[in-house]
Amino acid sequence: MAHLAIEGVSKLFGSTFAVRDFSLEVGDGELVCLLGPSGSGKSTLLRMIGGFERPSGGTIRIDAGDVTNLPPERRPTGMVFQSHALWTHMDVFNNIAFGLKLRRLPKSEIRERVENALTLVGLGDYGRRMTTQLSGGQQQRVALARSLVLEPKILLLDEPFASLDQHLRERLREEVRDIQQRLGITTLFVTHGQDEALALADRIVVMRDGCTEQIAPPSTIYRQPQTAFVAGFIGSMNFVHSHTRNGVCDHPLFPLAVPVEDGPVTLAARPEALTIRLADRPDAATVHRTVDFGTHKMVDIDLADGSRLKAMVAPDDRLQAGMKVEPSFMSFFVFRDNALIYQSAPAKGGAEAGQLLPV
Ligand SMILES: Nc1ncnc2c1ncn2[C@@H]1O[C@H](COP(=O)(O)OP(=O)(O)OP(=O)(O)O)[C@@H](O)[C@H]1O
Repeated sequence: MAHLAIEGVSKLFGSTFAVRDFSLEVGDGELVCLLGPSGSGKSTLLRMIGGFERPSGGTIRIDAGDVTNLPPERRPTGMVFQSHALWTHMDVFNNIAFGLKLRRLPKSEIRERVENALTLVGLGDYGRRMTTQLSGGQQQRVALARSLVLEPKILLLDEPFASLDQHLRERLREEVRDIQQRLGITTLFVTHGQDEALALADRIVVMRDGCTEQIAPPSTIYRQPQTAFVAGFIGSMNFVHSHTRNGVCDHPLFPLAVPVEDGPVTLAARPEALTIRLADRPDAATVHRTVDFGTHKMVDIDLADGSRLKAMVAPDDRLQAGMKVEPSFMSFFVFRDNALIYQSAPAKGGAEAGQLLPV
């Protein structure tokens, strides 16, 4: 078990910041997901923690020790990459044993630790297989075992399942979560898949352009996004651009009371926070399409101004394409210049109703 502290870490490539003044503390046994679009600096940050990239500034500590300038082999970290880079001329056992042999451990201990690692990743009988005879998922399990066998204090996973199909990815991430919890190993997991982050993480760090947008548990990220970027990046979100005057939105469909200073605002509401009434006004919105997902229906609604909203309704709902409707928001967020400035009653749990947030 270990504690990781990243303090004001930056990485410059030429004159461009890949990571800028980044700080994060990860507690003993915690699993934190780094989530963000391509190029937001997730891999660079992970590589700096693993020692594969040198920070341009800042400090990285593991427990009491400053590891900022240590090479990878002198850090108590284990890294699993997207491309697993297993040795094809060795069987599974020897791939996993390699790092232990470098440490000149006794043969009997190596055997025991490799066998334990194989059992841990569900490959107990695969020791003598060549790695070329394994499926993609099995190869990633071997890569994970190869890291775990060295008993790192911190496990670093860089999109380890990105090349696998959806079904396998879901299964493996559950296995990783189980293993991580069983071992209580402090873990950082890089992904650009929001589902992966929501399913795995104790906390999510949403990154954008090398900076932190928000650090919070998954449910907080979903229910109380602090920026419009986070609101749009995690889950599905409807955005409506408007103005407030005297505490009211001047959008014809959403004349909501919003106690903020006059000015431009972006209203945002989740599909499940929309209610829809049938309307016969010609300037009402129109149902464009409904898609039945079994557990719920998604309804695309075209507004008179050409924008489109998504609403989630019950599977037995009778809405059909072409119907005239009036959508309204049961709960919503208000952003100005990317920052959350007001949140109405939340969809479920979360902040207090009608909470005015500091700008
Ligand atoms: N070795 C390098 N030399 C120059 N620029 C680099 C280097 N590595 C990364 N970058 C740049 O740093 C920025 C962050 O890259 P990084 O790979 O960390 O992002 P990421 O969030 O992991 O993206 P992805 O999800 O696509 O892997 C990008 O603009 C990238 O082009």
